[in-house]
Amino acid sequence: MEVDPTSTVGGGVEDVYGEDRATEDQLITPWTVSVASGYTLLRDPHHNKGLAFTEKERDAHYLRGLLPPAIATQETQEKKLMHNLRHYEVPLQRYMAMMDLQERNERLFYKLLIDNVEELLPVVYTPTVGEACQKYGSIFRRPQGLYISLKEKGKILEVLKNWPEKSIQVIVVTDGERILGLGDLGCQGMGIPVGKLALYTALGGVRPSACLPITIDVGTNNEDLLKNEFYIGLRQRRATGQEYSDFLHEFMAAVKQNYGENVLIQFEDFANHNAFYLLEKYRTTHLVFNDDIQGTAAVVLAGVVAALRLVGGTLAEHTFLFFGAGEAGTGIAELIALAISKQAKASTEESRKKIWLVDSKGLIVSSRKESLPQFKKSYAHEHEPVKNLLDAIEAIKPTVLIGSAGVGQAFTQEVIEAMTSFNEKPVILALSNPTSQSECTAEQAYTWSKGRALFASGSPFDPVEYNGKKYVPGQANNAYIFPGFGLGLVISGAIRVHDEMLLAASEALGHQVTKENFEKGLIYPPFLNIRKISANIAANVAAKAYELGLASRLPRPKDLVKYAVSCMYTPVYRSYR
Ligand SMILES: NC(=O)C1=CN([C@@H]2O[C@H](COP(=O)(O)OP(=O)(O)OC[C@H]3O[C@@H](n4cnc5c(N)ncnc54)[C@H](OP(=O)(O)O)[C@@H]3O)[C@@H](O)[C@H]2O)C=CC1
Ligand SMILES: CC(=O)C(=O)O
Ligand SMILES: [Mg+2]
Repeated sequence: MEVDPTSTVGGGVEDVYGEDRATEDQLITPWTVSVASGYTLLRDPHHNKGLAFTEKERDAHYLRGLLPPAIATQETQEKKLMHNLRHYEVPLQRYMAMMDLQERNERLFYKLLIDNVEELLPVVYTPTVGEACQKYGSIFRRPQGLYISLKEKGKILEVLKNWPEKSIQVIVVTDGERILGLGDLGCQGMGIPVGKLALYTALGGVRPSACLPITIDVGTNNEDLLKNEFYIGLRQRRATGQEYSDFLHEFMAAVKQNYGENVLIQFEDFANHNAFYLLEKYRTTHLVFNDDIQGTAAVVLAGVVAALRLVGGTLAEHTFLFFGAGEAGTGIAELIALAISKQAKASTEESRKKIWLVDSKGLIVSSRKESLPQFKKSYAHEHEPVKNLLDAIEAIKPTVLIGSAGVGQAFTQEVIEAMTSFNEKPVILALSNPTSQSECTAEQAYTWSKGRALFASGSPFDPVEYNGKKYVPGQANNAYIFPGFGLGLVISGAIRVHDEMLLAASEALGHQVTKENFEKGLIYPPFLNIRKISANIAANVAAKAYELGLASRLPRPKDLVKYAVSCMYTPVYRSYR
């Protein structure tokens, strides 16, 4: 099989296989670069088409006899696989079937995911990916990303060179210490970078060969895993302090040396004691993005702004209370404060006064300031101590309540009723993942608020019928943002992430909520249109990168939405000569 190395998108994402071309008339694979044929071709997930190889291709590529005689189109294959998937009753079986498919036939995997996004997102992503990580040791078959453990100290650059793809554009990396709301899963956190990058491709159109999932293994403090005979990671407690930070520094330097200035490093599911300082330390030297802090902030700001179109009032006229003051909570708080300060032409300090946070010790107030970590300090407002969420609600009287503590069922009936007692339309977001950690279910939110809550959650819930009316909950998940955000950085060749780009992404998402969505109670557009949404986010982010002088891909394309679309990977099979 031969591939034309010149088949790249003009000025766009470099790609020797021409995979990022969106137009289907370019789907003939041309000459020059030889890749596998015969038996090896069938076992190469990037090029395998299974029964879709034509008679001519079977002759030309030594496939005769290696396949049964029938020829099936990609559509027929998709139909069969969806039929099979729907027969599995256990979500983890669906997850495993999807992972098997990804390793067998990549294009078919992405075609399924793109065409059936609302049905399959909960399979490859939250909530099922959470269970998969918990059981990763038992279900592990083949590595899907790079494992960089303390054993590789001093050799990280060599390890990166072992990865078969050289032209990497996006890395998602975790150290497994805060996997969703499930805690420290050590090396088994690998399911998260793998899942996030599958969404980069399916939702954001970044070609699969440009995506690299990485797990940094510095040990785990999860006693159950340390004792588990099937655990796949280092059997030691977590390295901390200087040892941890030196190891991470070696990693960051090696990535830049190997892939250059433009590779995006997305930090995912690090514990907050590392996440904030890593972002701060590397944001001026690398293209880094923390999805939990920054991506979540952009998605929640978009949802809140959309909700206010129904509730009324400006951001500055509302009062926000967070249950959970970690990465997600303070990340969102900071972006909301930035948005208020821009809208109301106020200082960020002044804007923060509209925002209150509750952590495991109660309301964050000034008397606690000394003992607070840096990321909470600016929210230690003057107030007497308050111990629990319900009392904080009574004291602060928020109009918007946001759950990000990873504590399932924390929004009790009393909590929702309290919010409803002084708000005509309380905005309630239960962000924690997976479903088991959600602060409340959609049904509870609508029932306890008597249908008045504007509700969205981190993991999906089915529509709810209450008093004869159907309510459709939105999914407030950073999956709306990071794929398009990353695409925007890639297509503009951005060299740094700036907070203004987060606002640009958030605004683009907010603009995609339609009147029809609002009528159903939705404050987010459905995932059905996610590729269009991602293209718009990418265009807005890229535009901001050009405006700020942070884009390196010149000249700037005139129509950035069109350009973003033209760069997006499509999973249609190509014809082999
Ligand atoms: N929907 C989405 O897109 C996203 C959802 N999330 C979800 O949000 C959750 C939190 O993530 P993240 O912010 O990164 O985690 P962190 O560990 O950074 O923060 C958790 C926060 O919750 C607080 N907390 C824990 N237990 C309690 C309790 N019993 N009562 C009150 N507060 C408590 C902690 O308090 P203390 O500081 O005192 O320890 C901390 O402030 C996870 O479930 C995650 O899945 C995260 C990112 C995106
Ligand atoms: C969605 C996500 O990033 C999280 O729950 O951590
Ligand atoms: Mg995360």
